[in-house]
Amino acid sequence: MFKVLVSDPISDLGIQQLVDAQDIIVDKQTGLSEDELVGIIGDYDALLVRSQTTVTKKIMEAATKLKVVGRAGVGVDNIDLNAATERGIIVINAPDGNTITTCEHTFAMMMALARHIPQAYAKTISGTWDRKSFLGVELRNKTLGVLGMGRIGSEVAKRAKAFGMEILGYDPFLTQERADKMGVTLASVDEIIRNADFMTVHTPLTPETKHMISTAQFQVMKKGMRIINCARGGVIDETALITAVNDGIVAGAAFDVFESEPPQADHPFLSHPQIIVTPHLGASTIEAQENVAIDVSEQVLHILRDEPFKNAVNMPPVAASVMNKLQPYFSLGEKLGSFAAQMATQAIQEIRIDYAGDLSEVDTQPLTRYILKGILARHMGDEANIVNSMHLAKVRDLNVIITSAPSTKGFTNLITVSLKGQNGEEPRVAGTLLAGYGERIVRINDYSVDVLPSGHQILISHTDKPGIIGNVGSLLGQKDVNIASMQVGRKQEGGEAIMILTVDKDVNKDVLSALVELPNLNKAQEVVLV
Ligand SMILES: NC(=O)C1=CN([C@@H]2O[C@H](COP(=O)(O)OP(=O)(O)OC[C@H]3O[C@@H](n4cnc5c(N)ncnc54)[C@H](O)[C@@H]3O)[C@@H](O)[C@H]2O)C=CC1
Ligand SMILES: O=C(O)CCC(=O)C(=O)O
Repeated sequence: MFKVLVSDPISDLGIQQLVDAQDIIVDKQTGLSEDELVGIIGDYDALLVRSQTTVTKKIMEAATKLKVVGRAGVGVDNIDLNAATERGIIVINAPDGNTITTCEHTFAMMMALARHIPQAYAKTISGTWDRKSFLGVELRNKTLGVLGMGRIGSEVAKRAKAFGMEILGYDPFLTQERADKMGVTLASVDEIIRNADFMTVHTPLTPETKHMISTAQFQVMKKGMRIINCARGGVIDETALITAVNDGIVAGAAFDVFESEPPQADHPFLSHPQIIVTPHLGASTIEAQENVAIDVSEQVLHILRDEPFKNAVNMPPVAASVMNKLQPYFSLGEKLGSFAAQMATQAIQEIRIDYAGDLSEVDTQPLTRYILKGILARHMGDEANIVNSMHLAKVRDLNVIITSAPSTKGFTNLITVSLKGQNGEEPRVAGTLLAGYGERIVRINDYSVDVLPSGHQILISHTDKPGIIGNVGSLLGQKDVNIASMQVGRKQEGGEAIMILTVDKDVNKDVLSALVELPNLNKAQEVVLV
């Protein structure tokens, strides 16, 4: 049974699939302090948040069972991603569900700004019929600058076209082709700042975007421009903005987000007649809240059930086409990593993974994560997983070498995992996915084999002499160890050889010690693959 904690108000309809799942218990506890969360998080396998809960390192450290933090929304600036990655906790978000809603809020803000709607409303309901103070401007024929042309910025641009606006867009990943398709003129930040009548930001808050609009930018802006922030507080410098409004550069500003939320009661935005504000309502519609909760719940279920999932923000994104191709190899890759690590008797210094055949045509990074997990889990257990395996290898200064080659010596695909031990030991294992037969180990060190990578195996190094197979069989029989299958590999008659036996149960140390007492038997190791 998995336990899921919902610590922010999240749509009931959206999380219904979690509530209905037979293997999930959902607890809703909102408004918890950091210490309260630290006190209970150890019981939970998943945590679902919106933007109110700040998921700190301290919380992650207490989260001994936590596999996933699900953010019902886009921005993950309330989650310590580094701490999550270090602990192997997957962080997922719901990037698509609130795009339209936030875009529409941006438009609502732009129109409210152009026509002074909040100010006029307040005055009218206070009993003053004032038509002179609220002369507005049209959007038609105005230039709209959009900084950040991702999901929301692009939707804003689309709607602005319908209002007859000219659009200047900047985004480090905006191509000429996409800009042309949207009818947006590609521009630099400087060109946008100098020419926009209205400007809206739709970037995440990063070290690069923090205060990207500040005093220097306000000083060269068109006098009387209007500016909107429905992205993240801090992209526009709040102090510099107040000065720009007071200096007559900015005619009006509309902010849904603040550098610190909620803002202090004496925050200058809250009393400025030319600044309108909303309390981070960008994503607050019934539709968006259902969408993001459904999306995030679906992925949390997949993660808890060890099924393929998407929208992880602390792992690089993988194209669906690449994922489809790699997914069948994940289990084989992890087993090869685990097999090689169990063969190693010395501290590992270097890991080498050679991809060949079909696998040389795709970005194998996600598969590498599984192989590294298989290797590291040998000593680190559940602490190593596909989120942190690369990070763990890096912080341990393990040299990871990845190669890729089209030829496979007869297989359509081949993965070879080689480890370099401290004193020169080099265990090596190779596997393939055979059409119609599934996973196979086809090479152990220099020996060709054909072994199903599953269950309990005994790996024996011996000298190829008559009687050895019989001796091993008799000894295992005496010790009540049933042999399911056996493979022998040798390079030449009478030389060094290996034997790999699949047995029906755990083999204890006594059995392994007895095996190495047999004549011509050099080494016996147990390898367990689950
Ligand atoms: N007010 C609210 O309630 C909501 C706010 N948001 C916020 O809106 C922002 C945008 O969301 P989406 O469009 O869904 O994200 P997105 O990831 O689709 O788009 C963000 C874009 O910003 C661009 N970008 C990054 N650095 C930049 C820079 N220095 N200059 C120009 N562009 C840059 C990226 O290339 C990307 O295309 C996020 O910060 C998100 O958290 C999202 C939903 C609701
Ligand atoms: O949960 C919310 O309402 C905040 C939405 C938001 O800011 C986001 O999705 O980035």
